[in-house]
Amino acid sequence: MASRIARNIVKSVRSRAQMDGDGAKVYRSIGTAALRNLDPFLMLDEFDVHAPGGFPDHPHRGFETVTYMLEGEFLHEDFKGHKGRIGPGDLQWMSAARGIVHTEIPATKERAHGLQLWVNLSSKDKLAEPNYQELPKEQVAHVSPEPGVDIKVIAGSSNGTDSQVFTRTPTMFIDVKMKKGKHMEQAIPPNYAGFIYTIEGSAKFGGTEHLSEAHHTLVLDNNQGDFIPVESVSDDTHFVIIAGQPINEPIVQHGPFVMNTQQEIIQAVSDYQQGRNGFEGAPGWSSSIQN
Ligand SMILES: Nc1ccc(F)c(C(=O)c2c[nH]c3ncc(Cl)cc23)c1F
Ligand SMILES: [Fe+3]
Repeated sequence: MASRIARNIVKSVRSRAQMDGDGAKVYRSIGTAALRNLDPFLMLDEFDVHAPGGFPDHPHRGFETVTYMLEGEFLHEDFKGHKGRIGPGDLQWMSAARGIVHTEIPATKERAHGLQLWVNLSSKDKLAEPNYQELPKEQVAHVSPEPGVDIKVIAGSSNGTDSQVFTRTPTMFIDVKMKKGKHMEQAIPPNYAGFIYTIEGSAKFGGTEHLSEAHHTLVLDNNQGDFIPVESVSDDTHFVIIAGQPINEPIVQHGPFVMNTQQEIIQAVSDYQQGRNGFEGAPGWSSSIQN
């Protein structure tokens, strides 16, 4: 059996709160100048928003948005009438692909707190039909390797438990809560790039036992290692580990449009404005949900 090598941490970045959308506070992990595109990931936001704020009518093309609610509830509605609610622990894996226009807003006056990850799509998938995988909390796989270690398997596998989510761009995504002084390990496929984002508490990660605290991102060494060891340092430690197979294609991004060439971006903006090639119905559409 090949020897197991712990992944090390090569970079640590603290996110500062910033405003985005309509009055929404976000801690941006991936997607800032310090952490531009960790292929295949384009953005990770920890959002914290109260009505009437939110993310009103906006488009997406060329990638997937993964919305995982930690506290509170969101309502969402798209330009083809697909609508619903995302409550605590629920997951929406939306493959926007050729085009989605939607609204994402808090459902109540209470705080809506969660994560949104943007996963890039390879050129062969960028103009596919949009697709939703929507899992209520009860259908999100979970495993507790020992008391005081609770893992939600949002995508991929962890400690012998598999998510049911299909990932066009191979991705693993786990949400972990640990009591103080507990240990866990997460297998990371050797060719995956990845990172850890800490939501609350502190823990030591990797072969070099790198300490992370709330709103910190730790980038994994890409070159070697097939697992991440973790030791929690505080009670109520809460973090996510996200890793995926790099796509290794050019990235040209214009806000919510992510393609491979400037010409494809010009085409995306034109299609959105003209209502063509997947954006049929977009011109003049506005969401009916309000908060
Ligand atoms: N400025 C800008 C431009 C384009 C966008 F798509 C968005 C946007 O919708 C979001 C960006 N972070 C998010 N976190 C959570 C949720 Cl539910 C949505 C977003 C945005 F804010
Ligand atoms: Fe969106």
